[in-house]
Amino acid sequence: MDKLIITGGRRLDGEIRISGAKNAALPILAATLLADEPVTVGNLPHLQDVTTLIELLGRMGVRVVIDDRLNVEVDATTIKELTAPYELVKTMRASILVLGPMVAHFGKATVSLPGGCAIGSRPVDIHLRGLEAMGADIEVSNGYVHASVDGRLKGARIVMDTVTVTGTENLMMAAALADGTTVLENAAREPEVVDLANFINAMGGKVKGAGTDTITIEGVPRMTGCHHQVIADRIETGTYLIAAAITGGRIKTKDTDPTILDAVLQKLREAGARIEVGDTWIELDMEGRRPKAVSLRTAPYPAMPTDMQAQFMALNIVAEGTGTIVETVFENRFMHVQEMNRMGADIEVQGNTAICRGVEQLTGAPVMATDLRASASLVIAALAADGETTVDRIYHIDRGYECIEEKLQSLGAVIRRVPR
Ligand SMILES: CC(=O)N[C@H]1[C@@H](OP(=O)(O)OP(=O)(O)OC[C@H]2O[C@@H](n3ccc(=O)[nH]c3=O)[C@H](O)[C@@H]2O)O[C@H](CO)[C@@H](O)[C@@H]1O
Ligand SMILES: C=C(OP(=O)(O)O)C(=O)O
Repeated sequence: MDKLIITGGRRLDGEIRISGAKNAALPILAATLLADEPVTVGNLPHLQDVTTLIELLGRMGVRVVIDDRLNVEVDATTIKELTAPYELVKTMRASILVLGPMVAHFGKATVSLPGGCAIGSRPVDIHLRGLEAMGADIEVSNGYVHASVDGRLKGARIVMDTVTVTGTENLMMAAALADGTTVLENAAREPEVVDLANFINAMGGKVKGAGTDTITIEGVPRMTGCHHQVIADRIETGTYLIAAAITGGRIKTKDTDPTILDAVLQKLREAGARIEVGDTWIELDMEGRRPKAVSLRTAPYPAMPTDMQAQFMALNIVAEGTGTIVETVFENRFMHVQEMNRMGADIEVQGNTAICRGVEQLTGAPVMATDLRASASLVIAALAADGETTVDRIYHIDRGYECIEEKLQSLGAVIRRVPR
């Protein structure tokens, strides 16, 4: 497995381009299965998860053509195999997103259950109950979900128990080709849900209310070709802003969208950063100062994203003062704590709360990446540590960060990848 070796102590300074959002690209690629004509998707990030989803579509017989600018053309009409096998689903939980569109368009789908993962149990019961409410027969056996419907799915009113991002997305895609109108109550409001709705509408779908907690989907008989550009990755943006803040540095993130980062920018201002925004850029300047610790609580959008929790912890451990972080979305998303403490951090965990007392200086150490955002948090903590940090198992990072070492190097960080 590749490793990243980081020598801390450099103040970041410079500009980077933000990539397309992983968590928008994956549902949009799954939604290409709804169309009766080829569709093209642009601004896809060059990430392992995107490659895995394209591989999954390819395995199912879907024709996928990628051009040299990473625009992907997908033609779902060539599909032969209505199965998403375990060996692909296990490396990427978003594979469950092919379930809704496949059963809606082709009347049948067999998709491996994703199972648990490092950050928590990640159930899909809400996805399955919603599909049943739309008339699908669901059977779970031997680790697979077998879904089928006679004729078409039927519109339904579905109240989701918990706010779930992929659950909302799966049901929105299924409803797009159903007979009649579906109302999703307690829907996720994430910008990636809105981007998916815009894509469905560009294919001729009729989705209203995405971005609010009630989404209404009027089913249409068929979907047509279109071109869609994926939105910017707000989590990648937030990660680089914190990386610069941790080092007392300055950064301009370009091709991003400040309007979907309110909770993150507010906390960074509280941490003492000077932040300016334009239509498509965010500039952060710490002017050489040490950040102040911040307290936060993760929750569904528009509150603080759980996907930014580990990176804010990296900020708190080098900050002035004590910050308390409460994780309310996933039950086991503190695995970076032990690794950070090995770098000299002072973090105490009590249930779903981490009390972070900032220290003057972290020290480099060999650490292990356990999940995607935990890996990113260790890399950015290492930028502020004295000496060398080796982050092992960085395949997690390659699932979600395009060219992380090149982007950090361009900002002045000393970081290199050591291949296996
Ligand atoms: C591909 C993608 O976009 N992944 C994102 C998505 O994951 P994902 O969609 O897996 O996360 P959910 O939003 O579904 O999970 C939210 C909560 O709902 C619970 N739950 C979910 C579904 C279900 O059927 N039953 C149930 O109980 C989960 O255990 C969790 O506690 O949103 C998460 C929260 O923003 C992000 O960390 C992930 O990056
Ligand atoms: C947890 C994440 O991804 P996934 O849902 O693909 O595991 C993430 O993007 O932080």
